[in-house]
Amino acid sequence: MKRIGILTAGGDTPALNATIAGAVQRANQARVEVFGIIKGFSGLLNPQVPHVHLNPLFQAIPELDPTRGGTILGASRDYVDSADTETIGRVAERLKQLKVDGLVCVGGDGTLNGMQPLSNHLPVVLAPKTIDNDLGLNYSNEASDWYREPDSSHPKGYVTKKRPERAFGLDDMINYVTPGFATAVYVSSLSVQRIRTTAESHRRIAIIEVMGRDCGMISLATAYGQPDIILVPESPVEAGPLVDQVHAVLDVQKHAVLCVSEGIVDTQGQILGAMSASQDPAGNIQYTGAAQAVKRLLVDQIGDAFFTRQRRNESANAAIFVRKIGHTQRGGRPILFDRFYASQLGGKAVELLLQGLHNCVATLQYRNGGFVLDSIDANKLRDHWGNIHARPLSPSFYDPTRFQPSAKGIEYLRTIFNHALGVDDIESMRTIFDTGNLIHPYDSVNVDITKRILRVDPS
Ligand SMILES: Nc1ncnc2c1ncn2[C@@H]1O[C@H](COP(=O)(O)OP(=O)(O)OP(=O)(O)O)[C@@H](O)[C@H]1O
Ligand SMILES: O=P(O)(O)OC[C@H]1O[C@](O)(CO)[C@@H](O)[C@@H]1O
Repeated sequence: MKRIGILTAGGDTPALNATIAGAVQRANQARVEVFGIIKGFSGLLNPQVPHVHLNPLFQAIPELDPTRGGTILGASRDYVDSADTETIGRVAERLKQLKVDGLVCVGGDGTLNGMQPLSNHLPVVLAPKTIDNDLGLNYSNEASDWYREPDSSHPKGYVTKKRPERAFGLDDMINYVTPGFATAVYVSSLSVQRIRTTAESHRRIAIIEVMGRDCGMISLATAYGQPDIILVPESPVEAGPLVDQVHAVLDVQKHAVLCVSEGIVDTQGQILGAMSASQDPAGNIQYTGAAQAVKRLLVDQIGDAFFTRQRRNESANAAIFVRKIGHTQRGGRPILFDRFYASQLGGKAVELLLQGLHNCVATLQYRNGGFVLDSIDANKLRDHWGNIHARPLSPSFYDPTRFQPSAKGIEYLRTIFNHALGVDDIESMRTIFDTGNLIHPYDSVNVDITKRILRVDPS
């Protein structure tokens, strides 16, 4: 293998540059050139295939800094339809023109689906990423636990469901944790701590919404910020027990902090947050109002009188506020755990290509109390119909009666977060009050990368 391509697809994470840097470092050792494709699959759909030579003379370009969040290659959610064989053929032709012998896609479950049709044309591997921590399996045969149930009211004529999960140990998890997750949790936990004191001072109820689509991993792990109540999509919201728990917390501490996943559902399985059914190009529903929906529920059920009687606030509406952490949790400097394992997985992905492996995923496994790199055939992640599902938060990680991580959930989180922060993560905070920040505008890496972008002649 003389030259490989690499692209970053789906939502960005703080650890993408670390993954690219790890891939480039391994490629340098093997004297393999690395071409970075601009903006994920979108770059391949562009006849000029904008790309950057990431390791001229087998040295990483200086813009490739593993401590910088985001991706110097850019990312997108542009869709490559596997049924559109003509477009796929054109993409394959372009990759041939680039003289690329293999492709590393850095992404999540969606990217793995997008990568599949390309696998008929060249060797492809996936280096995992996603803040959602939903790429992988809780146990090895989990993918085959998805089944289709006939449903004439559904346009497809069926609904996809999953059998109850099987018992598993932490060592059984395939792709234990994805780069990007730890930094997102660091940000969400700090946010909860910060909002806490203002809710406390004003005797209010704060409802904080975190990302994660249909997976409650970020919400669960935000337990590090000590929210009083955690809601996850895998455990439908029941109004009665929730309101009781809020009252119990208010009785003791006069305020409450809730952390809710954007994808939480009601007892009918309806998404609370899908106020608008808008979709991104990848077909993912964009969740917009989970925290708002919980606020409405609490306003209705607790009522104004409770707050006025206690002289805490003039109304339930004023007493309860919502905050969405949003893209803050997806941006900025990655913490040590993400930097290290992202670059290890980037290196592993290149290694897999060099070993002649194809259509597989580099994975991070937890074995004998530590992390090891491994890989899995991408097909092992597919259900009987070839689809890849987001890994759900295991119900065994969450205690719905306490609205907190279960003992097993705590065990899982400790393995990741015990040593997730490095000393230089703390040191980097010192730069925020640099007077230079007041004088100089932000120096975007895109300016320098644009000067390096190469294009092929489509004619
Ligand atoms: N079934 C599919 N077929 C072809 N392409 C797909 C498919 N699903 C997703 N893709 C493409 O893969 C890319 C990434 O998908 P998506 O936006 O779902 O992110 P992801 O890889 O799951 O990561 P994250 O969840 O962190 O954003 C997008 O460009 C999307 O269009
Ligand atoms: O950046 P966008 O397109 O709004 O996507 C947000 C989504 O992407 C993710 O950050 C990663 O999948 C989700 O947690 C979130 O729902």
